[in-house]
Amino acid sequence: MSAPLGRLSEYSTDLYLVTDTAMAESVGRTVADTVAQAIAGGVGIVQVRDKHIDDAGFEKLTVSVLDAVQQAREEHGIQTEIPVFVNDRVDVAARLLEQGRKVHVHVGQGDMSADDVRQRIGAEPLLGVSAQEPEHFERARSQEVDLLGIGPVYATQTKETGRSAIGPDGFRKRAEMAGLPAFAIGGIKDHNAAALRGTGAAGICVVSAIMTAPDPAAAARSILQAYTGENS
Ligand SMILES: Cc1ncc(COP(=O)(O)OP(=O)(O)O)c(N)n1
Ligand SMILES: Cc1nc(C(=O)O)sc1CCOP(=O)(O)O
Ligand SMILES: [Mg+2]
Repeated sequence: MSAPLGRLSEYSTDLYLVTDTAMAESVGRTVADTVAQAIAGGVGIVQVRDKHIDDAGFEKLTVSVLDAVQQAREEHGIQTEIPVFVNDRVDVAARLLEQGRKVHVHVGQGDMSADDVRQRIGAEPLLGVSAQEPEHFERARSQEVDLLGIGPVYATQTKETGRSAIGPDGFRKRAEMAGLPAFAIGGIKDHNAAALRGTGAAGICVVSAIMTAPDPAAAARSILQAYTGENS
C-alpha cells in the first residue's frame, strides 16, 4: 500500500522534472525555457540540479526557474502551485528562503543529513531524500521528510549511481515498505513509464527524456499519459 501524500496532497505529483543544464544547452535551450515548456505538458514538480556551476550561478539558475514556473502557470492558467526543489545546495536554498523565495530541498544519502537540512531551512519547505535501503526508509520516517526518490528504476546514462536498476517490481517492494510518498527515478521514458502505474509511486521523476526532447511539452505529455493511462 502506498503512503498518504501528506503535505504533497496539494500538488500535482504524477510528473516530477529534474533539470540538467548541459542537456538543455545541448539542444539549444535554457533550463528555464525547458521547464516552462514541460509545465505546459503537465510537469507538476521541478528540481533544479546542476553539479557544474558555483553557488552564485546556481542561485541565478534557480531564480530563473522560479520565474519561469510562475510565468508558465499564469500563461496556462494552472492554479495548482508547482514546488521547486533545490538539489543538494542547502546554503543556496537557505539564502533564497531568506529573500522570501519559496524553495524546497532534495538531498541524497551522501549529502547533508535530513535533520541538519531541516535545522537549516525550517519547518515550512518540503524536504526530499534519496533512499534505497530499508534503513534509509526507517531513518527518513523518523525525520521530517516529505518524500523519497527511489532508484534507479531503469538503467540511466544521466548519473553514475553505482547501483543496479531495481525495475518496477523492485520499486513496488521499496515503495510498500517506505512509509513515505515515493517517487520512481532513473531511465524513465514514455515507452517504460506505464510499468510504474500501480506500483505505489507518488509520481515519476524524469531528467533526460524531457531535458533533451525536441519538444519538452510533448515529451512531458507523452510520459504522463503513459504513466497515468489518461489522455490530457
Ligand atoms: C527525486 C530525486 N530522487 C533522487 C535523486 C538523487 O539524489 P542524490 O542521490 O543525492 O544524487 P544527486 O542528484 O545529488 O546526484 C534526486 N536528485 N531527486
Ligand atoms: C539524478 C538521479 N538519481 C537517480 C537515483 O537512482 O537516485 S537516477 C538519476 C538520473 C535520472 O535521469 P534520467 O531520467 O535521465 O535517467
Ligand atoms: Mg545529492
